[in-house]
Amino acid sequence: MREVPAAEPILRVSDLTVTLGGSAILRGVTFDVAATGVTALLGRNGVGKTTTVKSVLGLHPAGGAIRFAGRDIKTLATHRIARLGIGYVPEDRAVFAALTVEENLRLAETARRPHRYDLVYELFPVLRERARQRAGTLSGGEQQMLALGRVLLGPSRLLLIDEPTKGLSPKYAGQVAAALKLVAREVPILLVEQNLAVVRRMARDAVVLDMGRVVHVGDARALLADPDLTNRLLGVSGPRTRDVNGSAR
Ligand SMILES: Nc1ncnc2c1ncn2[C@@H]1O[C@H](COP(=O)(O)OP(=O)(O)OP(=O)(O)O)[C@@H](O)[C@H]1O
Repeated sequence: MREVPAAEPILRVSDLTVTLGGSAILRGVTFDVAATGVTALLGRNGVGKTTTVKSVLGLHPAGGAIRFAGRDIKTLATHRIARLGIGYVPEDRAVFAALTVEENLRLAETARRPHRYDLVYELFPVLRERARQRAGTLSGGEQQMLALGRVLLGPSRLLLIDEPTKGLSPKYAGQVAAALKLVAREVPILLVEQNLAVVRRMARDAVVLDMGRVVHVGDARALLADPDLTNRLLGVSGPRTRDVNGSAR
C-alpha cells in the first residue's frame, strides 16, 4: 500500500536565534506548525514564547530560517508577512479603547476580502450586541473576543495567538477556547497558552521551550497526561484539578 504523504507544515522555524538587550533570548529554536489544527507553544514564564511569535512576524531581528507555506519570510517586512496571511493576536489584546466595537472591527478591514463579519458575529454574538459600546468599557473576556474578531475578519492562512485566556474568568476562558476550536477547523493556529486545560481541549501538537531552546515536541495530550513530564517541562502538575470551565475534576 502506498503511503499518503503528510501535508507540508504551514510554518517551519529552523535554528532561530534572537538577542535582546544584550541577552541571548532564543538560542536555536526549531519546530514546525502543522497545516491543520492547533500547535501549542508552551513553557514557563520568560522562556521565549512571545519572542518566538514576534520573530515569526519579523518584529525582532533574528538568525536562522523561517518558512511560511514554503516561502522564506525571514527577510520580509512585518506588513508583507501579514499580507501573506499570518494573523496575530498579541497578549495585550490591542483593541482601540476609545472606539466602539463596530469601529474596531471596521478598522481591521484590509484589502484582503471577503470580510467575514458573519463568522465573527457567529463566534462572538456579544460583539454584535455591544457594537456601539466603547471597547475600553468591555470586560476582559469581551475585549479578547474583539481582538480575535479583528484578526478573524480577514482571510488568514495561519493565526498566531498569544495567551488568549490570560486573566479571564473560567467562563470566558471556556468561551474563548470553544471559539478558537471552531476557528481551528478552518485555519491552523500557533497558540501560546499557560492554561493547560485550554491546551488539552484544543491542541494536537505541543512544542515546549526552556531557556530559549525547544526541549520537547510531541502530542499535546500525551504530554499533559504525563504528570512527571509536565512537571519537569512546565513546572506544574498538569490540568488535573480543574477543567477549562473551572469545574473540579
Ligand atoms: N525587548 C526586550 N529587551 C530585552 N529583553 C527582552 C525583551 N523582550 C523580551 N525580553 C526578555 O526575553 C525573555 C523572554 O521573553 P518572552 O516574552 O519571549 O517570554 P515568554 O515565554 O513569552 O514569557 P511569559 O510566559 O511570561 O509571557 C524574558 O526574559 C524577557 O524579559
